[in-house]
Amino acid sequence: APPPSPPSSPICGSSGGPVKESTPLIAFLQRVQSAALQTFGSNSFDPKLYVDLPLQRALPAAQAAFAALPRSSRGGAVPAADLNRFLGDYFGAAGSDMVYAEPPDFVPEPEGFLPKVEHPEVRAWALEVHSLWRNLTRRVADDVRARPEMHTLLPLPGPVVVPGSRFREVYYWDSYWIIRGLLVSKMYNTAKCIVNNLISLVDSYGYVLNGARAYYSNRSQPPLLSSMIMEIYKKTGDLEFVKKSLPSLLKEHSFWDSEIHKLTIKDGHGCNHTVNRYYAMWNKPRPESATIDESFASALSSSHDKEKFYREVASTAESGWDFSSRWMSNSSHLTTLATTSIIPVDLNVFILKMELDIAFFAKLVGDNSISKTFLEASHAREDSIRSIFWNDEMGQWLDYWLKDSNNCKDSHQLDSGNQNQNIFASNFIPLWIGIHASDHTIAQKVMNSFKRSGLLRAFGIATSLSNTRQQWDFPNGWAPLQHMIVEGLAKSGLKEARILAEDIAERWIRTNYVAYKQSGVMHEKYDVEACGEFGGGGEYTPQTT
Ligand SMILES: OC[C@H]1O[C@H](O[C@H]2O[C@H](CO)[C@@H](O)[C@H](O)[C@H]2O)[C@H](O)[C@@H](O)[C@@H]1O
Repeated sequence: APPPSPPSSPICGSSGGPVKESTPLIAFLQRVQSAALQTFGSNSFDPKLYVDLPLQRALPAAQAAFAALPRSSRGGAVPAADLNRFLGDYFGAAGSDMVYAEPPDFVPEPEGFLPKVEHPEVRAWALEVHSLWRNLTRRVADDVRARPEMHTLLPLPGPVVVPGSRFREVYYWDSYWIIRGLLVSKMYNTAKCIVNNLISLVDSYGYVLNGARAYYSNRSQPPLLSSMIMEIYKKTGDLEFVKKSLPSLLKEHSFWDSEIHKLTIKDGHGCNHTVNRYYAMWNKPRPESATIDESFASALSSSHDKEKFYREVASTAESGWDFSSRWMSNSSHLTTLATTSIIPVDLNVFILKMELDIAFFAKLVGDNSISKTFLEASHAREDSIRSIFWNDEMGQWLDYWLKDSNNCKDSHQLDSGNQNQNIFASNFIPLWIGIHASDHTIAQKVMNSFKRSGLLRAFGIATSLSNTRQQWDFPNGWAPLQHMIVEGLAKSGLKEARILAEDIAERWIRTNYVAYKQSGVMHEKYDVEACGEFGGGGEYTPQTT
């Protein structure tokens, strides 16, 4: 089914809204990026590489040398030898400002590691994967702290774990699953260090950035900080850690619960429901992908339309699902992204989880008043999730599209026709926090709906049913989505759902194992139709660890 149409008239929420200031270094690196594309061509070109380059000489000197480079008469392209010499003279290698750090709590085989995994080959593989922590743990080089203006990398206080390959910095929502893995590896201190780094971002910016780079400061990512702290607390019982983290969680909650991210939908009974959306503070090309964004925007005629498109692109990056037909009114055209007009199921579930976690932590540290406030907020949000997203006929929770002509209005009228009935893995994310668990009829309905949805394939859960060549679409499967649905099914209280959860986990692990045996690496996404095949599509080469 086509998704509901987004508003057709200009919407202030997309063309207007806040825009974060950029830095002179980012602006300059973007010009270098553009020259590099013209010089080296688009084959294997990764625009992110250029905005990750650390300066080695002062910016004015680098700018003067860049301006003096010979250029072709058609402008832009520089002879490759000259550009390479310039890059070598003025910059360090991308990633050289993030240095390897030996995680102090790493041991080759932790005591009590995966006690149920007995098969010798599978166990050997699990230990190899465990040893990847040593390659992925990094800290910022001293120069980043000493001369921050020379780096787009942000000076974090402690060691972090990076996703790997082109992702040379810490990422927000990735860190939740990294921490789940670290806890399995009994690396509790490294897990706490990651949280402390993210908290330092909340202290400086008021929210956790998409990633720890200056060019990611205009947006966040799916808010899972409280979930990280909860998992660490469950394993360590460290109350002091919870106490120190709580003020940052409150600060993060107010970031999501204010202005751009929040709006109200009034239902047929006159009840107001507060819901949240992704909304970046940016209306220009993303620096890490500027050449790509500009090329898409060239199909748009007015500067207003371009700015609107750029805000939609950055807001989609905030969702973590960049990119997917989920956010597009026409799945063949990226320029139809309408993320700021969509109220996403998963974001609202993550914020509900944040509220429940804060209520729990506040009670733990003896602040009953905060606990009560957040418990009440969580009840209201549960009610909103039921009213806005739940579709009883389908047995799924569906994204809600704002169709009014003005998506920055404070209040909108509920219209059930605005639910997007297309099937995405996100329609089942409420399972993860057990929304359904107290009601077996709902649990059964959701499980049946999931089994019929077409998402479950031979080697895992597909992200959607549309093959658009976007990376968050069919046939790609992503580990976070497998994990949340498997964990949700397992705790639904139904025996059949538990068996299904084990079956899905097995399908996923099998393809991960076969791919690892074939390629020697773990992949960020897999093709859920073919055993051992990694995923594709999207704007960058598939990444490995
Ligand atoms: O460089 C393009 C985009 O890359 C990131 O997104 C993808 O990788 C992230 C790190 O693993 C992951 O969190 C995200 O879900 C992926 O889609 C980045 O987060 C984007 O902001 C960036 O524009």
